[in-house]
Parts: sequence; C-alpha cells; structure tokens
Amino acid sequence: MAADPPLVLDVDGTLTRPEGWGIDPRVFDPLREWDAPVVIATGKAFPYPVALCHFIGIPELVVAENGGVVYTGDDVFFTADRAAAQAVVEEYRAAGYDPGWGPEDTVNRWRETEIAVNREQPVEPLREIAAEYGLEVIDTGYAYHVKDADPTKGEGLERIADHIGIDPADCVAVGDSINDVSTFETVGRSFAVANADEAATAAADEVFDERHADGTLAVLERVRGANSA
Ligand SMILES: O=C(O)COP(=O)(O)O
Ligand SMILES: [Mg+2]
Repeated sequence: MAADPPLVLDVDGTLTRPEGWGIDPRVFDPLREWDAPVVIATGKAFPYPVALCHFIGIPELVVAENGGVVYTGDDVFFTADRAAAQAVVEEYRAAGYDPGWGPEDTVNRWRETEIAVNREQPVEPLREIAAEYGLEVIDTGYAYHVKDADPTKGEGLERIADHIGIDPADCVAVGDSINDVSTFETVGRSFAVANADEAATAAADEVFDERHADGTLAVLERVRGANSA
C-alpha cells in the first residue's frame, strides 16, 4: 500500500509566505493531516519549532539551532554549548558592534548552543573573531549564526529517526539554505525551493520553480502517498 513519506522541513524560506516572511497558513492542514512523522529542522532557537508543532497540532519532533538542540519527543539533546559563541559575541561587542536585535533579544534569549546575529550587522569582523574561537559563521539568508561546525541538522534528524523508528532514507526533505545541506545529504529525497541559496540548490536532488511555501506545497503534492509500505 502507498504511504506518505516522513517529512523533514526547514522553516524560514521553506514554510514562509512567498513574500518571504511569516508562516504561510496554507501549510497547516496538509502537515496536520500528513500520514507520517513530520520533523521540523530549523536554525531557530528551540522554543520556536516547538511552538510551531504545537500550533499546527503535530507531535514535537524538532531539530533546532542548526542541530545544536534535538528533541525526539521524549528526550532533549544539546550537542554543543553556547559559551564559545557567547564569547565571540562579547568580543564583537567590545569591538564596537552589536548583534542587532535590540535590548531584549528574543532571537537569542532561549538559544542554548549558538548565537544569531542580525544580517544588517558587519559580518567580516564576526567571522574573524569566530575563527579565533574555532567556530564558524553561516549565513542562512535570515541571520548569521555563530556556531560549532560539528552539530548539523542532518545528525539531529538521524537521532530522531533512530528514536521514532524511521529510516532517514525514506524521508523527504525541503529546504532553502546552506543549513539544509546536511539534511539533504541524510534523507532519501531532497528538494530545494526556488528561492534557495547556491549551497542548497547544489545539494538538492531537485529544485522546484515555486518559491517558499508554494514550493513546499508543490513537493507535498508530488510525494504524497509515494512511499511503498
Ligand atoms: O534561523 C535561521 O536563520 C533560519 O531558520 P531556518 O533554518 O528555519 O531556515
Ligand atoms: Mg531556511
């Protein structure tokens, strides 16, 4: 019998409205009705994807902070720590720069394993300081992330797949940026949306013509019921 394949979905650039910002409400029902696990794999801090799953009405299967935080539905794993990234940002501040999110900084407030910097801030000094601490800076198109190179979304997915008893090779992933490359390398079938960056476009099995949630909805149409069970 045909079955829906498990999904691994990025958030920003992938579930967003074609204009670029805000979750497209058209994705809610198809995801809630999807007949297989849906893993949300994002660069956002842990509470954001948990809240997204909660409000869609699906089990909380979450890779957050680009793989730094993984929630299998039973256990939370932290695969990096924030201290080094924090030190980088403190040095960045001391050099006269700022993460750029205002005094309350809800972007980093609950972030446990990395720090995000606003893309309106200068990235070169950030990269230089990060390199001194052995960290990398990635640009997702939504933020610069100062992070340990080791944890990845792909490894987070493997941990969740192992826990819930699915094979990553049976999964379908959709994404838009460099932080989705590891996911694409882990799953059986990977799709980039039209707005994807060079890295995601190169790593995907297929690139869709539609942007953002339009692309993801088109992927869902394509793969619905496609796995043999
Ligand atoms: O947090 C970001 O910069 C991007 O988030 P995403 O991984 O859900 O696209
Ligand atoms: Mg994205």
